[in-house]
Amino acid sequence: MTGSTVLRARGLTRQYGRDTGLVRAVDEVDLDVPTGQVLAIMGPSGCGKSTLLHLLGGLQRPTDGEIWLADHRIDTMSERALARLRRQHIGFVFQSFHLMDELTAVENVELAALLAGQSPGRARKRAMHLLDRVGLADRARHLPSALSGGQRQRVAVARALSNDPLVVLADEPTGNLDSAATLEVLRLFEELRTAGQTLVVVTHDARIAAVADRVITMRDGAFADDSRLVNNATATGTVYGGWR
Ligand SMILES: Nc1ncnc2c1ncn2[C@@H]1O[C@H](COP(=O)(O)OP(=O)(O)OP(=O)(O)O)[C@@H](O)[C@H]1O
Repeated sequence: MTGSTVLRARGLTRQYGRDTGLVRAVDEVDLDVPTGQVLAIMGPSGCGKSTLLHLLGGLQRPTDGEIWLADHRIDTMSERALARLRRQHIGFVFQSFHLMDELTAVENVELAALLAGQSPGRARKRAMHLLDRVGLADRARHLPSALSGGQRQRVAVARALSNDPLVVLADEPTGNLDSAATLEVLRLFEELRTAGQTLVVVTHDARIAAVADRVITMRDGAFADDSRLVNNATATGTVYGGWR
């Protein structure tokens, strides 16, 4: 279920440090992510996965290169415009959830919808709808501290969807979860994929990668491998078809 390019990078480069201690965390990367694609980015620790994801989401600035989200060129955008674009068009999921501890599950999702510019009535309705979609309608009024890790991450996914994002960017979303909770998130990602949600996920977990349409393996800041699944994968059930 892929179409036009929603995320595009050209010559994307991010250096850290200066002179002698220079690290090219992302090194002249070109990337096109079509609408509806689920892309997994893998590779050894320190190869540049998180830095790439942060650049794509406008959380960090590149040293060089261009990034486009749909028609928006983000590498040259002002901080203010970039913050608005993130709120309105990108969903983020982080390893450590980043939920607001003092807000209930529904309030966490609702706040993101409000910040994206939705009216209070619509934001509450959408938050409830999304919590239902991630199977947590009955936990809507619980604080994050009263939820399991898997449930917290599902709230975080609901929050990431609150602005009906062009793309969801997930950084090690199962990194803090046990096997059962990982499975909950996997099922959710499979549903997102079926729904045509564009998703870029950095992961060390081969089960997450098996849900993806495409797996890029990075090494030393560059793409060492870029493979697409021929048939649909369902990591929680069906055996998938193979690679091309
Ligand atoms: N703020 C920083 N300052 C200096 N170097 C950094 C900084 N952030 C990352 N790096 C370096 O950039 C390289 C890529 O780091 P990055 O976190 O993107 O890798 P990663 O593949 O996501 O690693 P991991 O799987 O361990 O999270 C590494 O060599 C890292 O040490």
